[in-house]
Amino acid sequence: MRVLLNETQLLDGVRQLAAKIDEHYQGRPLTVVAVMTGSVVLFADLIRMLSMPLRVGVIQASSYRGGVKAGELAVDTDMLLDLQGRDVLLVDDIFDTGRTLERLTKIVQDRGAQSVQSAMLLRKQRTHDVPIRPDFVAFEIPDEFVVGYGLDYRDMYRNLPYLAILDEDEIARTSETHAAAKPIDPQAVASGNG
Ligand SMILES: O=P(O)(O)OC[C@H]1O[C@H](OP(=O)(O)OP(=O)(O)O)[C@H](O)[C@@H]1O
Ligand code: HPA
Repeated sequence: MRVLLNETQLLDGVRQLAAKIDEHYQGRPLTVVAVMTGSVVLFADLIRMLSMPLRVGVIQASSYRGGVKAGELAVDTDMLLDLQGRDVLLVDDIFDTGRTLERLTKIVQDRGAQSVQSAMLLRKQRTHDVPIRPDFVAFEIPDEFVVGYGLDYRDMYRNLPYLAILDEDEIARTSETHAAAKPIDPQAVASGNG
């Protein structure tokens, strides 16, 4: 694992992101929507640095289940708050293919938001699959799989306070561990044979 951005660099980046957002909205009330789960750490830091009156909501989007490549995108809007006539800012950890942001922007527009913008901690330097781009970005990063500060590989590493590149051999090793792990049989555990 190679550290790409340490704790201090991340917080400086988030501070600058907040300043750009503050400057854009000029104190107008804002509804910020966290794209779960990856944005959880960024979101907690960012909203405490913003100065305008805030409403806070969440939406869940998931397409990297168990791997480093995007699969089918599943979106859960059950916990999304009312967006009718609101200025909405989607907050996510990374813009990679761009498909998550494209889909969520459409959902927010369909809910009657007055405006939709997006803030990302990271944008990968790669060809994106969609025409849409994030409005506020803290860091441009190389096209490598990264973990930490909310970002995961197979639901691990989100709690790292820094951002790191996960090397190919570490990805392969973790994949093998998962393939070898047997699901627990609750009956065997109950009978003492588990
Ligand atoms: O630009 P894209 O290629 O669409 O990738 C970006 C999305 O991928 C990650 O979510 P993931 O699907 O891994 O779910 P998670 O937030 O639960 O980790 C990340 O948090 C973004 O939401
Ligand atoms: O590089 C990444 N790391 C973790 N999650 C991701 N989701 C999209 N790209 C990435």
